[in-house]
Amino acid sequence: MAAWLLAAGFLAAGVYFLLLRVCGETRRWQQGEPQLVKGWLPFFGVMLDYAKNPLSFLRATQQKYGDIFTCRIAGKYLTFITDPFSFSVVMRQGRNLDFHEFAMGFSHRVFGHADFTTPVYSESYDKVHSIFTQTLQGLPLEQLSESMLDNLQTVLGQHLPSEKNWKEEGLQSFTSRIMFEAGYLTIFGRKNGVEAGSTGGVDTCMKKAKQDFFTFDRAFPVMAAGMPITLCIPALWAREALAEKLLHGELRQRMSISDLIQLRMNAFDHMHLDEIGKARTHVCMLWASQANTLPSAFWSLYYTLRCPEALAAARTEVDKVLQELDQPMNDHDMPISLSKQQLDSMTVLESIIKEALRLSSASIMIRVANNDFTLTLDSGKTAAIRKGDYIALYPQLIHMDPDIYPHPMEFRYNRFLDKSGERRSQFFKNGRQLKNYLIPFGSGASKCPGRFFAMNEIKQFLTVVLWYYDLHLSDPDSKLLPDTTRAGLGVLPPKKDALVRYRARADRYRESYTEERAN
Ligand code: HEM
Repeated sequence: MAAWLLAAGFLAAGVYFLLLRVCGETRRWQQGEPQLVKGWLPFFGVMLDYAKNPLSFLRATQQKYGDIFTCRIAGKYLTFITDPFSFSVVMRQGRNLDFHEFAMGFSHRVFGHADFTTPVYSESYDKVHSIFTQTLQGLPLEQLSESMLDNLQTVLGQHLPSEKNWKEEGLQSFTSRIMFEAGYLTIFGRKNGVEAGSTGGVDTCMKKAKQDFFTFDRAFPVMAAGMPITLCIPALWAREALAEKLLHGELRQRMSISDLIQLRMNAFDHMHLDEIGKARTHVCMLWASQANTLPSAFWSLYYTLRCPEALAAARTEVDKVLQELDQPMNDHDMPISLSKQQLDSMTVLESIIKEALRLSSASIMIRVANNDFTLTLDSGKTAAIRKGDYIALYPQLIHMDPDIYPHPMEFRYNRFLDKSGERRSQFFKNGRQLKNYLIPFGSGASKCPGRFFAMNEIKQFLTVVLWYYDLHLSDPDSKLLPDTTRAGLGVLPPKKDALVRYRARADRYRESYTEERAN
């Protein structure tokens, strides 16, 4: 035993000193470069301080060194730009700063599909990329959203409780159950000849897919930190189980597949990838379409339920739009349909979702320098950037800035509405209007192509839930916090779940419900 411990000790010391030698102890600050923040840990640099709380770390470093500084984090050099007016300056640097190679390299490593940056694939992959704009905007977006609303109601219909008995469930589990299944069916269609949720078999398949999705997703922070997926065995198995269900042979047996997936299938069939490689690209699409949407839907509903004014305003808007549709107030059996105009008119729900995204999204936008070049910030200050360095923008610095959003930690459902209830899009810092004031979907070349669909599906989710259910938090005073261990990866999930009580909404119950809540 002692011999083993001694050997392990020597090995650890050996690896550590090797890292010291190999991993860039030699970098020195040069004239014109941003302040270099190396931290005291060789190789890891400021990783621990950064990982503990990226927002506090960046704020403190910004106070010390100003709007641009370079941090050593796990052997990499990240230059953070913290001035919101300089965000668009970075986005305009397409020639010097690359997004694609970095994102694709990460995707290849985590999802195990082909490396689409290699010359064999890169030209055809540009065509695959253009499928996003073809299928997630305009008329195809309307069709996709219609399909989502149908699926939401099908899924809700499977478990609709009675009007008299309250059910209790974790809000996160409630949201994920409904949104995961409806989202999956919308993007990948449903099994031929079988209605969604109509048999136990489909239900079990969906539960398994959801379980696999979460097992895989839970490993994301460590994989993003560089851990190979082969060392995260449960995540690897879960990814492969998801891929098996998304083999082209399986997908061809499904009905109502979205144009997004159908066109991607055709494109990948022409690229001569192996079957499992194609399926893994669909796992990647599944993750992109769900990983941020599920927590966003959760926070939107959670904050609405915690804030009586938000709930009242949201219900009024939902009832008004559905009454305009001649949806009888007492007929909750009749399926709802919402046109693009009606979805666009739901400005209260939109403001709630934006405010929930402002409070919960913690993504990082990274670009890699293709060349040595000089970056000129909005203030006119210049910084010499080295080839291979990472440029990083952290939108939470804007989202939580009290100059832009007074009392930034508070949920204010109407923050994104003006006095007449229209969308508000003017936000200021130091008296200057900001272009980038809310960036949960990224910006520039890498901006999320699914953002319009995401906003629609969360609006639809809130609409159907508020229309079909009476619901309230079991403990309305408990305050949930986001899980910051996922900072940098998008919308943060809650640290723990909150119980919600719900039953079918019937207007004759509404009065007693209001009284009950008032007491
Ligand atoms: C609230 C929900 C969502 C949020 C907050 C979100 C956020 C993001 C962010 C931050 C990025 C990276 C942007 C960057 O690095 O600059 C991204 C990329 C992406 N998102 Fe979303 N997303 C959401 C929903 C969706 C949905 C529903 C879909 C698909 C239907 C989707 C598809 C994608 C794809 C394919 C990319 C990669 C784009 C590329 O490679 O150029 N997202 N998303």
